[in-house]
Amino acid sequence: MRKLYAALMTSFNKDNTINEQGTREMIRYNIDHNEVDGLYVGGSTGESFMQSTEERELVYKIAYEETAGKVDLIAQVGSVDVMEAKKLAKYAVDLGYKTISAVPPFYYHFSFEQIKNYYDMILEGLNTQLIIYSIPALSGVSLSLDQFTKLFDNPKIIGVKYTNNDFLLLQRLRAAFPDKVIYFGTDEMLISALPLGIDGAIGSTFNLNAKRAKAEMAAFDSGDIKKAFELQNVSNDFILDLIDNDLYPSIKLIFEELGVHAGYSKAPMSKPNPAMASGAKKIYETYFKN
Ligand SMILES: CC(=O)N[C@@H]([C@@H](O)[C@H](O)[C@H](O)CO)[C@@H](O)CC(=O)C(=O)O
Repeated sequence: MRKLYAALMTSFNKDNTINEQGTREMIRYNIDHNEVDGLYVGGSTGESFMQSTEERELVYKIAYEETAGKVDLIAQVGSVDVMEAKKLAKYAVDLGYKTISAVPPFYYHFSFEQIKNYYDMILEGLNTQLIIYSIPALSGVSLSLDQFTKLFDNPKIIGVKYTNNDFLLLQRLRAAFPDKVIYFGTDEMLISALPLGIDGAIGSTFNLNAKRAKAEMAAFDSGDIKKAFELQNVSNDFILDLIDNDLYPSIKLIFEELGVHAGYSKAPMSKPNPAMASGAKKIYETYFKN
């Protein structure tokens, strides 16, 4: 069975501090309404690279408490500061997270040996499993098949969250590593990744669109390819509307329409202006209001 994870958002107050209650409400919506298989905590969608170490720890704690074992959890601990990544990894594992994930170190154009050393350092002394977070468009770090092979030599590295539109590399990875976990991360291209044998998907838009994405995976797996394409087509209308309206703040505005107090994004992400608010309301009315 393929799995669907929502990439958890963080709710912020207007003053850019974390809104604990709003974050809890989004977690609850994902469990109770979306019925996701799990949450990816502390990734891009969580606006985590703009948070302090303490804030990132607080979000892991909120997610761990609020889910209370009902869904899988993956804590993204990557940081350009390896000591912060180690601290976050230990914190998450001590809390009870079974799986961590880490974006490669970014900004300085590190060599592959340095990247491998970073993963070894994060995992050193920890009894856990790790999923590489590969998102070259944002991190600037592209890993080749040969480099994935070297990282996967470490049995604690169990797979990759693959937010990359290189489908040849995805196919090569699947063929070479049938036992590693591959979660796909470009929601609008899910349909193209399904035939390549992904184990599931992790994404921002599943915070609102999980049911349609799950139906698409089920249709595809039962051989109803036409239905799967139709569902992806509606999803893509929705996702492209969201992107046009400013992705993360708009997901939060739509959550608000649904009665979930998702709050704001953190500066320098935008706070809603009237045009964005009315755009989000229109998206809500088009895709969610019966
Ligand atoms: C940069 C970004 O937000 N990528 C999303 C996608 O879900 C993306 O938002 C979606 O496909 C719309 O483009 C995920 O791959 C990221 C993600 O899961 C995370 O780390 O939060």
